[in-house]
Amino acid sequence: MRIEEEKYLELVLQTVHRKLEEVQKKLGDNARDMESMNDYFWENYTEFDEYGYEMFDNKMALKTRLTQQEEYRRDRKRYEKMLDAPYFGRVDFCYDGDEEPEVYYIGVGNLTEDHGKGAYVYDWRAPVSGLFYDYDKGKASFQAPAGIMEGEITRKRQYKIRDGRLVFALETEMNIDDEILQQTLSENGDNRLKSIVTTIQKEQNSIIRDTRHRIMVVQGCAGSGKTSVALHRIAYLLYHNRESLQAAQVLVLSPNSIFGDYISRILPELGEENICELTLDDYAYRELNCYGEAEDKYDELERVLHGCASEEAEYKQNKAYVKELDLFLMQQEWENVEIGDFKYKKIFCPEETISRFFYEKFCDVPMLDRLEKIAEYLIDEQETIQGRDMEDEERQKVLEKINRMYVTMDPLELYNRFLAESGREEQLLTGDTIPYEDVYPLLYLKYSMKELPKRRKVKHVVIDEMQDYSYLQYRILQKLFDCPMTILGDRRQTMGEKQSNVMKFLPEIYGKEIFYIDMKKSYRSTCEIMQFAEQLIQENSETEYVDRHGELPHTREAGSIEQMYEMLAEDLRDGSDCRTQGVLCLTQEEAESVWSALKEKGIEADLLTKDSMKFRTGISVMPFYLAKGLEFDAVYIPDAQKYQTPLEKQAMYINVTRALHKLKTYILLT
Ligand SMILES: Nc1ncnc2c1ncn2[C@@H]1O[C@H](COP(=O)(O)OP(=O)(O)OP(=O)(O)O)[C@@H](O)[C@H]1O
Repeated sequence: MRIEEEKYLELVLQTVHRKLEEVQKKLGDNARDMESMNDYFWENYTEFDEYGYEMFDNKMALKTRLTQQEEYRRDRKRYEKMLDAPYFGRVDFCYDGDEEPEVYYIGVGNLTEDHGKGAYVYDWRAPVSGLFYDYDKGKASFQAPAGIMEGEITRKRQYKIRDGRLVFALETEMNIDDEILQQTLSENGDNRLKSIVTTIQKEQNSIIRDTRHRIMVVQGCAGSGKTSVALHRIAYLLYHNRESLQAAQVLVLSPNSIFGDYISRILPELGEENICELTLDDYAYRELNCYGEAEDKYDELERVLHGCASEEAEYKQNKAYVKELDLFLMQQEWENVEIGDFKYKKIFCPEETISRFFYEKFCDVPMLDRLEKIAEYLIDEQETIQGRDMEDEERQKVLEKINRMYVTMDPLELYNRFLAESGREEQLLTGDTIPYEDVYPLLYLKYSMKELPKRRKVKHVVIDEMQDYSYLQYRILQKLFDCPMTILGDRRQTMGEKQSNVMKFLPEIYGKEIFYIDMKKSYRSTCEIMQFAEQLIQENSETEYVDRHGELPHTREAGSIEQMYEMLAEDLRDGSDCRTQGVLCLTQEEAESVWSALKEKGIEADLLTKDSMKFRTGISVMPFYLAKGLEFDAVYIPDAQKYQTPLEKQAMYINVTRALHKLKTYILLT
């Protein structure tokens, strides 16, 4: 088998080399053509036809060349990657009615002969590649463009190829051999999340390849591959919808910028461009900065951790508060307008007609856009009578005049009115800082009163850490995006006093379009670490883990804080063979103290704060909430005795489940 496989690898690599040369030549030729087109333009543009046809043709031709150049570059990147490892799997599939099986090699990209029939290598996202992930040997089928193809898998192989050399070829019965998975998982981690194409599991594959459901909600235990799956799903969707979906049209709502940096490698590794990544708090900050400086969720969380959160803060994110706001908004339809006769030069409209327009004809238009709509109607009428268009300046004056019928058009003033009328006078916003508890209510009010520009550019939204978004935030997201969504998270990792189960309210917001999946298998940590994590949560767990073993988690007891830091420094020095080591604390203040103490002991570490943008290899010190979504070869948790309240216990669970191979906790005995 080895000789046969080595021969095939050689053939494939030769083809890749040839393709690389070809594409290199095409890139050069195309660049030269573009240069001459450019020269031609500058030499002749003064003589182009007066209607601009030649100019237009020239521009279009140049644009086509540029797109082509982009495609060639992408191909070059793909071939270069293929020189290292052109494929990782093979399935031999005998179609029903055929005598001989077809052989399919699966890799990170397609490799075809230009006019040949089959391909040397099929992209992992191609329809036929589903066979590799979904089936063991035996009866199987896949969805091809021409319909469902039935048959039998007669052989499956997995390969490890490095630097163009075959390390091993493994005949396997099962869908993905467990040994290869275990070997992949036992490697050291990195400061960037990696692609998992070679070992995608069946349940993960069903999420990646799902195109039927508009709103996909994935609840998955820690380390179940939610983030990986979401990003592979995007790569899959980009591959199959090249014409209608571009990377720039996909938005990931991530918990913080560090996480954004952490996930930035996968898509380029899969041959796709990176997607837009944003935190909802950043978005809210930008939308509200004309009213004051909006706090973010970490400001609120630190208050909770220091025991000084207001009781109302949580209530203000819930359905009951949204109902209060909705009621207030309904009242404002009457209280925020003073309708009278409208007169501007020759335009006249009596009060009763404006009232009728406002409360009947245009009642579906958001309240603060409605008078403008009426003005446009009146302007249209006037233009028809006069038989000419109204000047822009005049038009503006009509709009300004009619808008004076509103008592106020300022959302902040309206929100303050709401606070005052609902008996919350002491919570009025002054315009300096907007407390976190009021950020989203204010945004909700703003978006309920004015038509918001639909983010038409965004065609798919991924929401990671779904449990950390409130009912109110989902209502706002629903107003902002009406595109398909992939929403994922883990209720056990909620950053709140109670676990949040978004499925309690998402069906009410998104209706029947939701498809819910529960992922129960965890891949990140060793069994020993996962068992330790499970003990922290008092509920019956159905979590399964990959059978991978390592050091038992170790709890060390210190008599003084100095001794605890000494132990920590000692363990960090011992762990210097790890690529990433995380010292995870409860609060930012504690992270700063630990970091300073380590610095004094000569340990170089990165201190991460909520404003950090990068996650590097080496030692990182941070509060638990910034470690969400990340992972480290080794995790160290100082002051473990402090994690007592339900929120703190969830924080401990988050910290513990960040560890891939090694976990140490430190208890300070008082
Ligand atoms: N099929 C797989 N093959 C190899 N590695 C995998 C697979 N699935 C997940 N992993 C690995 O498991 C780890 C956890 O994955 P990921 O971060 O996507 O999980 P998660 O569910 O988002 O985790 P959490 O909620 O705890 O942040 C990563 O190192 C990822 O590469």
